[in-house]
Amino acid sequence: MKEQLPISVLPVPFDWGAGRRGAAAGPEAVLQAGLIRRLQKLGCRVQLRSGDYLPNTDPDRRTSAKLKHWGRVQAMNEALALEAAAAIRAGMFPLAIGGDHSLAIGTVAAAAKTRHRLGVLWIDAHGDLNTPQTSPSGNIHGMALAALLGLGDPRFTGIGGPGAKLNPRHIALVGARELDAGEKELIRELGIACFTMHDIDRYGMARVMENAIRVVADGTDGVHLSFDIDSVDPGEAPGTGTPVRGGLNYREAHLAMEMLHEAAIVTSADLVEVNPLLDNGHRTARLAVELAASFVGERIL
Ligand SMILES: NC(=[NH2+])NCCC[C@H](N)C(=O)O
Ligand SMILES: [Mn+2]
Ligand SMILES: [Mn+2]
Repeated sequence: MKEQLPISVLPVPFDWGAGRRGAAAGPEAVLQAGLIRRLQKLGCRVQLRSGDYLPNTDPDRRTSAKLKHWGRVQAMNEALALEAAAAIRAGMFPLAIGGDHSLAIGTVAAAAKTRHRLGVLWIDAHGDLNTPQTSPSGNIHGMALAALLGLGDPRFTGIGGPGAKLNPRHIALVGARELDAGEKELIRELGIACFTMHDIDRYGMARVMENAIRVVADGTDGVHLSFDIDSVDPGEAPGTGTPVRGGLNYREAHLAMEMLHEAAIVTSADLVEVNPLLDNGHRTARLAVELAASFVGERIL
C-alpha cells in the first residue's frame, strides 16, 4: 500500500459474472476467516462497509448468450464504482472482496477517476481480456480487463464514464496460464506486459515481480492491484470457480504480496473469486486472509 491510509473493505457478494455460483459467499467466508482483525493487528485502520450499497439484482433477468446476466453485472458495477469512488474521495484505500472478477470493472473505473494514469497489476491464471465476440463462455468476469481498456460492449466500457480507463502500457499480468485465442492476439497487438507461469518458472517470482512493478509504477500516478485467487495453484486454493493447474505456489503468492508492500505503490485493490462452495474446508478463504496480511506488511521476522 502506498501510505497507511485507512482501508475501506467493500464486500461484493456477487457472482453473476461467473459461470458457476458460489463466489457470492466469498466475502462472508473471507470475513469469517478473520480478515478485519488480522488487518487491525497489523496496525491498519479498517472500516467494514456493509453490503447495503449494492442494489438487489435478483429481479433483473436481462441476459444474452454473449453477455450473460449483463443486467445484474452492470447494476452491481455501477453501484460499486460509486461506493469505491466515495471511499477514495474520503481518503481511504478501497479493498473490494469478491465476488467474481467482473467487479474490477467498477473498482478500477472508480480508481481511474482520480488517477488519470492508473497502473493495473492483474494477478490471475487468466487474462480476462475477452470481448463478447472472443469470449468462449459469455461470462463477463472473463471480459473485465478488456472492458477497462475500452473494448467490448458500451454497457461495460461505459461504467464510471465512457471509454478506456487504462493505457495498455501501464498494465502487467502475472501468473497467466490459460489464455483464449482472442486474448493472446490482444496481448500481442496492444503490447501488454504478460508474465506467464513460464516466465515465473524460468526467472523466478522475485525477478518477475520486480519487472511487473516497474511496468505498473513507472509513469503512473497510482496502481490498482486486482488479485484473482485462481492465480494460486488449486492445491493451495481449491475454492475457486475456474481453477487451472500449475499456478503460483504458496511462497510465490506471499512473495508477490510482500514485494508489493515494500514497493508501496498500490492505491486500491480487489481480492476476488473465492468460492467457499468449492473449497476444501476454509483453506482458500484462509489463504486469502494470509495474503492480505502480507500485502499490508506482515513479515516473517
Ligand atoms: N475471472 C476469471 N476467473 N475469469 C475466467 C475466464 C475464463 C475464460 N477465459 C472465459 O472468458 O470465460
Ligand atoms: Mn480473473
Ligand atoms: Mn482467473
